[in-house]
Amino acid sequence: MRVRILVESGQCQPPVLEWSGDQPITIGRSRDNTIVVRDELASRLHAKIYFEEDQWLIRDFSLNGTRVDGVRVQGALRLQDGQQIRIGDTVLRFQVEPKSNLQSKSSSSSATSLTNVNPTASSASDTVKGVPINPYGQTKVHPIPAERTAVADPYETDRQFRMDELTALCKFMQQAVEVKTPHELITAALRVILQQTTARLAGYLALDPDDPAPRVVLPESASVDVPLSKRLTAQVQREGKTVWLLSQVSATHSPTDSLSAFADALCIPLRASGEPFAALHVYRTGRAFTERDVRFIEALSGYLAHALELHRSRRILWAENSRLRTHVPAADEIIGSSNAITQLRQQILRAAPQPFTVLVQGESGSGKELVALALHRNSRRANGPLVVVNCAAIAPTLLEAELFGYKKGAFSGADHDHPGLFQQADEGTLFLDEVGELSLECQAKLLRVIEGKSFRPVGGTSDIKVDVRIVAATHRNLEKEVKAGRFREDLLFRLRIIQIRVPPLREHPEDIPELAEFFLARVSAECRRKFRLTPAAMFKLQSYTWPGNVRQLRAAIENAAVMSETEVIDADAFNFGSSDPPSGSYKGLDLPASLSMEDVETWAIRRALRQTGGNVSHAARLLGISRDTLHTKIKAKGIDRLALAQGNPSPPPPTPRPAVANKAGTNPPHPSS
Ligand SMILES: Nc1ncnc2c1ncn2[C@@H]1O[C@H](COP(=O)(O)OP(=O)(O)OP(=O)(O)O)[C@@H](O)[C@H]1O
Repeated sequence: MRVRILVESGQCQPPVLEWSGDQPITIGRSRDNTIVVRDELASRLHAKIYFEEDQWLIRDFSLNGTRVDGVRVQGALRLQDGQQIRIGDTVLRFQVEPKSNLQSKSSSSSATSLTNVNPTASSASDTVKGVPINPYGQTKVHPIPAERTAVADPYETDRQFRMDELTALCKFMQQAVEVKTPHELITAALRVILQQTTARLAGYLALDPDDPAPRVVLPESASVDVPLSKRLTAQVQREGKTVWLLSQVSATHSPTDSLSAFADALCIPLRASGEPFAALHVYRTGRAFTERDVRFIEALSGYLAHALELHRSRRILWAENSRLRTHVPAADEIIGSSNAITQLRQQILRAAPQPFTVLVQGESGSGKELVALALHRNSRRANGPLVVVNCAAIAPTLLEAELFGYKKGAFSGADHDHPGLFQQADEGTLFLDEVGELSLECQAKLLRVIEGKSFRPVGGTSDIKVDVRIVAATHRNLEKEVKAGRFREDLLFRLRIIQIRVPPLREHPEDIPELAEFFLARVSAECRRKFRLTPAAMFKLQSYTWPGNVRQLRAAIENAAVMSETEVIDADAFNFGSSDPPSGSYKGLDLPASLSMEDVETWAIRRALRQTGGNVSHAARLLGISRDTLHTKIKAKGIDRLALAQGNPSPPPPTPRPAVANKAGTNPPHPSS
């Protein structure tokens, strides 16, 4: 069937093209095209018009799009007689020759189908363009019996999949529901593509920059020998849509090009929403892909992308659910404005985007899990699962099975396959709290996984490889554990590529008011009451050393609020055991010698210095005065800061006359005020 394309507006060469269906018509800015469009909005290869299965189709390859009668072309669209094609400001008219001419024209076209004949070569000035260079020199030809052309309904065949294609798609959808892992899902999809399109190779490539290796390639025998084309992957990433090699007018292979062994190649982006997360490569030998092949692979890819996304969200929800079930949820936010906490936040932001393992060290209750959460949320894995495991809370005999999974029948009670925590955390973060409690056997397995090697579930026969970032935490000194032979040195080196130390609360007491208000607001919301602390209560909280750190502070506030009859919480609501003197008992306790402002001030300064280990900056913040003022007062009062820091306080000297007069508001409130 012959067609004519007329340029109605814009600059094109040639202005009129007459064509038979044996070669595609390419349109674009490149001089290699059948119709060369001089339009700034046109791409080098903008669109292709071709004849396939009894109909003329147009496919868009451009960035700015092609419109047919005002409708943007998505994938392939059937062209009908008289339709208008718009590319930027250029308008073309598509005309099919009358049926009366079909018999004679189609026979002449089949006679010349494999040669690049310009049907209107005689009028060279009008229709001078030849046929584009096909990189393989073997365009598929569709000889069209005249009688079939006349009666077939091409619109129907374009829109509908064939029965065998539908069956293959349905079979894949069924498998997608049944398979357990993304790897199985991808393998099933690639297998269907190979079977249905008789392609030579199909591969799935994750676009995660941390993981540039092909994840799955079928047939497996090719996975080592055939690299997936970096050029096609880059183009798919850039353009975000299917790249079909044969359709690219200027596609030529360099001698080293990984595609040189293939006749045609397709690369399809996989996206569920937003940016593509993977690319599907399908290569074939012998002949080029047909439009139908491309449509089929695109349909299957769309389903695969959504099924993978579902797998991923299910895993994240599962991990989140089990974390919430086994843990008192940590507050999401790291509260505090002290230098210590500001530095901690900066360290987290620097470490989070990196792919390395992080070792978080700090006392119990200081916020290590909160740090792990922040690392995960600020990393590229934020959309993946965060799986939390407290190694100290699981019996050592069960820990290996919990971490690495087990197969049905591996031990008594194993009545089903159980994916381990590593598998659950695939593409996410695994937070190993109390990593110092791992047995030496588990440490060896953990080391292998960190080194990117595979592991074998308990009772399993094959190995599993996962993509997990480890964040480990411990309150132990792991160097000492290494010396004692309880912790592997090589594992320690691997774990502490990035180290983060979480300061105990006594090192940032200036955050106590902010933390206290934060926890009070939370408990108020939960109890639907509006609790507040008296100044004395706040002072008591600030004066305590909090061996259990922020966790203890939170528990103390929650406990005081819940037990309080009124909304006002006073100092006596807090009972800190032996270090908290019962009110009224002063004998032998660290209290001011008298209630004179002078004695209270000396007492407060000594106490602040003792609490902060002699750190003048911290103590000044605690007291609410400047560092210089504190220095002056220490000197004037003859306080031995170093002795206080070492826990050997010299007795308070007799009160000297203050060298500097107290400024209003610089004294701490009296505990009993
Ligand atoms: N800076 C902080 N801001 C807000 N909440 C905090 C902060 N630090 C700790 N917390 C809270 O204290 C509690 C204990 O924190 P977390 O579980 O992170 O400590 P941890 O160091 O992991 O303790 P453990 O070693 O016992 O597991 C949590 O409720 C957490 O929300």
